[in-house]
Amino acid sequence: MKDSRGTMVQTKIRDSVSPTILVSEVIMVEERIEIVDFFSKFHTYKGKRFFWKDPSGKNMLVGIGICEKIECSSGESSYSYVEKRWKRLLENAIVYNEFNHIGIGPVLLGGFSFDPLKEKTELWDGFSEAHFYVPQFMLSEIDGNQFITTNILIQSDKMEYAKEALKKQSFAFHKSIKESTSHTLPSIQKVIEADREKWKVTVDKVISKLDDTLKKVVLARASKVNFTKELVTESVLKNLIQQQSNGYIFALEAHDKCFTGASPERLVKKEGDTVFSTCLAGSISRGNNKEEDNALAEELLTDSKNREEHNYVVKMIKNAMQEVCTSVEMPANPQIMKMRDIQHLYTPVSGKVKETESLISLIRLLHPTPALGGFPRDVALEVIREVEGLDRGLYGAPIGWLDYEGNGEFAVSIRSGLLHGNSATIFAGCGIVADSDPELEYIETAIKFKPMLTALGGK
Ligand SMILES: C=C(O[C@@H]1C=C(C(=O)O)C=C[C@H]1O)C(=O)O
Repeated sequence: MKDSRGTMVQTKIRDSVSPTILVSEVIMVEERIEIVDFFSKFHTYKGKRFFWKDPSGKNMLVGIGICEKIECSSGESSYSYVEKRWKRLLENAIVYNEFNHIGIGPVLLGGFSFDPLKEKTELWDGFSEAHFYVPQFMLSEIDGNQFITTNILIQSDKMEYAKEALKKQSFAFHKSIKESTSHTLPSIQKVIEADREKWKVTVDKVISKLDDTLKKVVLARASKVNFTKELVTESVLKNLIQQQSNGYIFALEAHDKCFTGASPERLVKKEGDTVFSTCLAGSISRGNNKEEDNALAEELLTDSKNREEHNYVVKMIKNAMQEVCTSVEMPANPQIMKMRDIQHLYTPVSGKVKETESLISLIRLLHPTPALGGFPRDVALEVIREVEGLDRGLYGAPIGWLDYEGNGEFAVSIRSGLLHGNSATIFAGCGIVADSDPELEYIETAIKFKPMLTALGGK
């Protein structure tokens, strides 16, 4: 691995452990590439593509093809497994990178499932508990600059051919860039919602379980949207980008499925020793005009039930951050975050993290926050496992990227759906506290379906 930017240092190769070596090369793009177009042009790589855009639009990544998979299906140990495999892969890696930016060179793309202990259904077949890979080819747009990274694995005794192999692969990718055909969304045939009354009974059941210890449980539901023809990832992605411009837009394909969405929620971002997280909980609809919208925001800011839901998240994230940071900053009161279809109570958090912490250790510490699990975490998760009747898979879970220098960002994958053939399964949840009204919670989840439903051509 290189010792500082641009200077190559190859550490001792341990053939017995790792007979292949990751070689990565970064070049700057001179002629600007439209990032979604780039994703679409590689439609022959369907099942092996990844898309990421952060809310600022300053960090965008498109991964194409799979150079090395890091997947784990054994539940609880998946974080340490990914950490170990990633570390081992990087130990001997050779990186040709003369640019001083995050999100270029070898980058791990993917996500973890919501709850490794929840019983699995075939809905998420094809996705692992920890589902990560290093792409063969990646376009990064960072602060307006574009870079292409090419990654290859090469046998340790063939290192003299590394440069040539990189060139070959990069050439092959340039050749396989196809015209991006314009895909239109097929029409929606039917939306199949979970039984309203049955779901409300489950909300009541959760409320009855709340007590002096268990304060909040986040309950989710899914809807199935059937189409007249097969769905194409890029057409949904284009709508999400257009309609949810201030969200995290993500797409993770696996085999013939794609998990995609537009989340307002950051789990954690790490840049050097600076870390950021977000407390996001408490929701209200958008108004029909500015006045109504602001009145609703004011109502949300002063509503005790929503403030309570929000405070559990603040409490947990604050404690977790204080554990691993030398300093933590967060405002004393929540602000309003306005998304296209909904507004939320929002408290940003930042801190200086201790050297011993990695992005993966921070994910492990924070996920799931009480915004998606409940408070306290373990008891809430047990209740979700028992009553929810839904395989969340990667919904509500960490999704994002991690570069070879430890920088990266993970969002909480809400406002999302799983595309498969002619149908999409979309997910939405809400925090249940003692004061919750099942009918209002149902309506809240219906609003939270909107970003995906609209991107799918529905209402
Ligand atoms: C669970 C979801 O959203 C979460 C729950 C919220 C709430 O209960 O008010 C608000 C934002 C998210 O943290 C979802 O959108 O599916």
